[in-house]
Amino acid sequence: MNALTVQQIMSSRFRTSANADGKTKALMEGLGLSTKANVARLAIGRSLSGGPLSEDAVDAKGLEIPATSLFTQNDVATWVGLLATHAVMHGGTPVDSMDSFRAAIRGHWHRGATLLMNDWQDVNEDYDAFISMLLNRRADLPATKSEIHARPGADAAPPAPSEDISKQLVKALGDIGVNAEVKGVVHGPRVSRYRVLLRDVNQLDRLRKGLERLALALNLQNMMPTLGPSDEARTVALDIPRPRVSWINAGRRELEAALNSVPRSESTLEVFPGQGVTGRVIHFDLAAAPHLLVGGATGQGKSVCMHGLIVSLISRHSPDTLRLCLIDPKQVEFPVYSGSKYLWNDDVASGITEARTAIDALVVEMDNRYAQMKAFGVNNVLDARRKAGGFPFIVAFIDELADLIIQDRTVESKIVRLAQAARAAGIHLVLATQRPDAKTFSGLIRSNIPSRIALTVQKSSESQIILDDTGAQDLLGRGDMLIKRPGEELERGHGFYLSLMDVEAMI
Ligand SMILES: Nc1ncnc2c1ncn2[C@@H]1O[C@H](COP(=O)(O)OP(=O)(O)OP(=O)(O)O)[C@@H](O)[C@H]1O
Repeated sequence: MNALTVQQIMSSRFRTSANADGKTKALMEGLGLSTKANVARLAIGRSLSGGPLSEDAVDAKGLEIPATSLFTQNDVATWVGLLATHAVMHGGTPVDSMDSFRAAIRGHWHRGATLLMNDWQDVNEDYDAFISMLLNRRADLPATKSEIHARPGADAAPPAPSEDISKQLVKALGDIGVNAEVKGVVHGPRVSRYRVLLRDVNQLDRLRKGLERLALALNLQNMMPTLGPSDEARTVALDIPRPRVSWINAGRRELEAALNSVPRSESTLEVFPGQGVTGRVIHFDLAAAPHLLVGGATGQGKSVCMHGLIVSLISRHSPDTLRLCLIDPKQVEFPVYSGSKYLWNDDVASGITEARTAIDALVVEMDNRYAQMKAFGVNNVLDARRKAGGFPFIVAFIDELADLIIQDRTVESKIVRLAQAARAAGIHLVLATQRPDAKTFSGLIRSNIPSRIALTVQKSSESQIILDDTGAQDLLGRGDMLIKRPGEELERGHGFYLSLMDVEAMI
């Protein structure tokens, strides 16, 4: 090992960043492990399965631990080999000296602790599910994750044979009286899509009515298969949810790749809510939407979804072309953006009174813009921007609109006015609610907000309010969503998962 000897390593001490040190301690306690070194080893291993380390400096402010608790005489050479190989494969700093070895440990431990913490939270801090997830991820890595995410625009990821249940499916279909053949399968992030050839078209009705019994026959627990069209005769696409341990959640890295895969434009408001069933990136222009309603029961991923939309917008615009009007009646959703230079009127509108004032200000801004546009002889914001400069898009994210409307019914008519007329003035609305009901989301609001994202809801009637269709009651939670856009088929997606730390880093 030339400058790096086993003896030198084993007599040293190692540390990571203060942030990763905190997470290591929290994981140690959560997992019931006896030392931080146990978590550090897991974290380094977890990070080694990823791509290049970020070039951002990692502070060395965590508490030191001795090498003898991190490595043994027998395995230290393996660790050096793994770190050195990772550096070579991903163009990192060569691991050939004590300093570079220390830096590699620090960096991988730092990144791995965040990844492990996300995994831990993703399984709701359930020990068994966490362990299965780690094992499963190891088994799946080469076959699925890299394939799906390396090609975010790809239509399909290659099948992972271990997850193929074609044979059980044919049998279960037989059990419900449907005679069919499986012609192919695509394993997406959470759901596997089977192409099923029906013996004759009359089987379709039987299959549609038998989905609940099919779920039972396949032991899908409380998850529901869904049926969609396919482009071949007599063939349907049957989406079968997989157990949570084999989900491949897409996070910041995948969102960044998605953002980079679509050319930047300051005349659109491209948003990237997630990946489709087969792993394809879903994105659309919010300016054309032109307003969006995001609804779902509490804890199903609404906040994460909103952050994903905001980050998508910020990453593709400067404050000259985009301002955010963040309205946060409950004062919990948007503090992370306070101080951002993208804020319209320089602040998050927190609390009910400020929320009302902000909505009034949006109406005034819309009217002013119309007057100015008339004076310039233009009828849309992009022409006004070209002619006179200024006129950034304003995207208003209004959290818990239902609470606002209940407290003040006049809010409803202002929202309807904005929804009807604000688009040409470059003002777009994203309304969020965890209580979709007909009283607060009247037909008038809904008919003026044609685009919708439904996260999991409890009842089909709530799905009906958000989407004008059922289906969201059968979603899988954790950012699973149905997306409805004017003139498009309802599309299922799985949201990008961003922690608040990711959001902070990205903005
Ligand atoms: N896209 C996602 N992928 C994986 N897990 C997710 C995703 N979105 C959310 N989750 C998980 O669900 C949890 C709850 O998400 P979130 O805070 O967004 O819910 P919410 O609907 O906003 O809840 P509330 O209404 O109570 O604020 C997250 O902490 C995370 O563990």
